[in-house]
Parts: sequence; C-alpha cells; structure tokens
Amino acid sequence: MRIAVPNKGRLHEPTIDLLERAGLHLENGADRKLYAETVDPEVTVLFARAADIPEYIADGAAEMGITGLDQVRESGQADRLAELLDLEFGRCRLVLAAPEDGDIESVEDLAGRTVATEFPHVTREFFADTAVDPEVVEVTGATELTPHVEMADAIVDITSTGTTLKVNRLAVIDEVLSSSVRLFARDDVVDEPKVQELRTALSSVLTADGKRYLMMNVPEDRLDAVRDVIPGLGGPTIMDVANGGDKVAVHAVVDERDVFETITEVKRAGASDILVTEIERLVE
Ligand SMILES: Nc1ncnc2c1ncn2[C@@H]1O[C@H](COP(=O)(O)OP(=O)(O)OP(=O)(O)O)[C@@H](O)[C@H]1O
Ligand SMILES: O=P(O)(O)OC[C@H]1O[C@H](OP(=O)(O)OP(=O)(O)O)[C@H](O)[C@@H]1O
Ligand SMILES: [Mg+2]
Repeated sequence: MRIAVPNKGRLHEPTIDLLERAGLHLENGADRKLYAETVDPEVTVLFARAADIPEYIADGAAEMGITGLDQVRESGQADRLAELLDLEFGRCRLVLAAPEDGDIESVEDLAGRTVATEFPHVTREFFADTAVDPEVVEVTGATELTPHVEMADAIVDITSTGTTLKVNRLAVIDEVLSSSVRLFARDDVVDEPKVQELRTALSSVLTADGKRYLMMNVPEDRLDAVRDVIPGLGGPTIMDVANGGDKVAVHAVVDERDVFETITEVKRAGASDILVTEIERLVE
C-alpha cells in the first residue's frame, strides 16, 4: 500500500505529524527522500507535490494520498478518487477577488474580463455555472499581484486569514470552493482492508483530539453522585481497586473544555486521586 503525502510546503509537517500520531512511524529519516518505509511493512509513504498527489493516485503510483480538496478538484481526477476522511487542517477558501476600489462588485461584472489563477480548471468550472465567461489566465504564483499590473481584472486564489488579500487591496466577490486536507483513495481500492485500517488509524487521532482521559477513585456509595456529573462519551468505566476497601476506580473520556469543571464537580461528589491524561488515539 503506497500513500502519497506532500513533500514540502505548509502541508508537509502536519501530515507527517498526523501519520506519526496514528502510529505509522516513518523509518530511516524521511528528509529529502522520495519515499519512506514505515513501521508497517505493507505501507510505503511517497513524497510528492501537493498538486501532483491526485495524479499519483489516479495513475496507480499510489493507492492513497493526503492533499487539499482544492488540489483534487483542480486535477480533474475527483471522479476516480474517493474521499475517506476530512483531516481538518489546511482549511482555506478559494475565492474570486477583485481590487477593492475597482468596478467589479459581482460575478456578472466579469463579462469580457480576465481572471488570473493557479486553479484554471476549478475557475472554468465555476464560471461554467454562471452567465459570464471571462478569459482565464494561468499563473504559477503571486496571483494577488496580477490585478495591479494589468495582467488580470480579478483573481481566483486561496485565502485563509485574509491577510494577503487585504495587503494587496483585494476584496472577495464570491466563494469558489471551501477546502481542507483530506484522505483520498483510488475508488477501486476503497474496500481493501489496509485502506480501511489506515482510515481508522487516522480517524482515531482526530477523534482523540481535544479529549482527555480522567481517572479517579470513588467510594462505592458516592458512585451515583460522581456518575451524574461526568459528561462524555458513553458511560464511565468502573473497576475494582486492589485493596481499595470500599473504593472503585472510575475512568472516563471527557472533552478538554469540560475537564476543569468536571474535576471540581467529581471532587465535590466524593472522588479522590484524580488523574488527567492526554489520549493518543480513540477508536470508537
Ligand atoms: N493560506 C493557507 N491556509 C490554509 N491552507 C492553505 C493555504 N495556502 C495553501 N493551503 C493549502 O495547502 C495546499 C498546498 O499549498 P502550499 O502553499 O503548501 O504548497 P504549494 O504552494 O503548492 O507548494 P509548492 O508550489 O512550493 O510545491 C493548498 O492546495 C491548500 O490546500
Ligand atoms: O489569507 P492568508 O492567510 O493571507 O493566506 C493566503 C495565502 O496563502 C497562500 O500562499 P502561501 O503562503 O502558501 O505562499 P505561496 O504563494 O508561496 O504558495 C495563498 O496562495 C495565499 O497567497
Ligand atoms: Mg502556497
């Protein structure tokens, strides 16, 4: 099983980090290499440009891949790829934007005009659904500059914080696509056990994010009171404590944001020896 991941750029590190947290440790230094073996002898990681990953999967160089939805749509391979999981980073929007002080205020104003973008395919698809058909000019970077040097009247580009648009005095006219990084597999391998295994491993990291594991000792006669104040995923786990007398151990998974309040409440309800730990993975 080969999984293609971004070799550089802003998606590289968070992707490697996620694989590691999912237990898919990369072997013998991944830096500057084209591929890396992992602790799982059946899984090889291929490093490719984020924009090339959809092609890698569609052409059979890899079975799975991690990249932005924007890249998959732009590749024109979306039909052959199945989206397995939203990995919830690299969140951004592809937007149509034009100079703040110009005469373009709506999509219709682009009739007979020019739009510069690194995403010509997605841009043409967007305009195909409108009444206007501007000329689309492909650029490979610094797209925000083009309206200021008379190369284009508007752009379709990525925005997240909005800083780059603002610095370049560009205003959003419309949203073209909302994107984040996703796990993809070629549609003919989706049901293979290894694909599902990897999906579950990555998903377990996302599920564990923002969750804490709470452990405490509770006198048996206070158990109901403690149980009442523990929020969370299903009921708590109750276990006997060796030589614990009338005490039992209570374990529960709670949202990070509920931890502070929960500790106060279980303590008041009679719990002691309260321990809070992080959760690496949580398979539901
Ligand atoms: N500002 C941003 N905020 C969030 N996600 C972003 C942002 N810019 C890009 N992305 C996401 O990251 C993906 C890759 O962008 P990145 O800039 O890392 O690579 P790149 O510019 O394609 O790299 P290179 O061209 O140097 O190989 C984009 O397709 C998009 O999904
Ligand atoms: O809304 P913002 O937070 O300002 O982010 C948007 C910018 O981020 C990306 O560029 P990146 O930083 O990846 O540089 P690049 O052009 O070299 O890819 C994108 O191409 C925008 O220019
Ligand atoms: Mg970039």
